[in-house]
Amino acid sequence: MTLDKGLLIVLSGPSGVGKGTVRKAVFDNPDTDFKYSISMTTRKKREGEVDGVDYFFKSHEEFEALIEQDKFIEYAEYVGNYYGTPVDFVRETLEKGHDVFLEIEVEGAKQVRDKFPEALFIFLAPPSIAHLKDRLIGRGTDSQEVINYRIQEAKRELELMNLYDYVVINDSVDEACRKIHSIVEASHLRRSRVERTLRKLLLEADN
Ligand SMILES: Nc1nc2c(ncn2[C@@H]2O[C@H](COP(=O)(O)OP(=O)(O)O)[C@@H](O)[C@H]2O)c(=O)[nH]1
Ligand SMILES: Nc1ncnc2c1ncn2[C@@H]1O[C@H](COP(=O)(O)OP(=O)(O)O)[C@@H](O)[C@H]1O
Repeated sequence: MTLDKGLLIVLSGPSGVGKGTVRKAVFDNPDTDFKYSISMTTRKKREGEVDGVDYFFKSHEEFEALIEQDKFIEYAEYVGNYYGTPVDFVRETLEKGHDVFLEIEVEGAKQVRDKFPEALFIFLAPPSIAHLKDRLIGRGTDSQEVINYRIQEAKRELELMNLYDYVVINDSVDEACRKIHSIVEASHLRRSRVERTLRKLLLEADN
């Protein structure tokens, strides 16, 4: 029985689709009661970022030592840096009955599926490739060459969409947040219906 445990929610999708933006909006909503799992990364801290709030910033050596100690649910190399989800926080928080939210790229999400098949997988998709291109250009963090590379990669990443439980189109950020909240609510309802039915049938089988 898992009802007393929290739900693991995984938001993923191609680079530039708006995962970070949507995640921030989800957590800006005071009604959100999921716990955000702060990732570890070897990338340099950007201006305004705070260690332990945006990420736990680690050196390459520290990160590799943590990999050796099996301290990640998943980790991936992304644009030359490591990113990973710390296992202890996620397990402890789920055990306490809280929902945990991960915002990670697609390779990492694949690894989570193997370890937490019962997790809820939400794929954030762009309204169109033209939107994706515009967002990558608009973000202003990548050269034209890197943007072209990311668009090529996005095709491969989009093909993974059918492995997810739900697809949310990131047209408006507010609408995407609302959809994520309703998906989580529906998943809780489904989970409690399944568990109640199972409990009833098992009790009957024992008598
Ligand atoms: N696999 C994995 N990906 C992560 C994790 N944390 C963040 N990411 C992803 O890493 C990518 C780069 O993140 P970041 O460096 O913050 O840059 P930006 O989101 O592209 O501005 C994004 O696609 C994040 O979703 C993690 O713990 N594991
Ligand atoms: N729904 C949206 N409409 C318009 N622009 C968006 C939307 N969502 C995100 N963006 C913009 O797209 C760019 C990429 O978003 P970001 O959150 O960095 O993507 P990701 O984390 O998936 O790489 C940012 O400049 C962001 O402001």
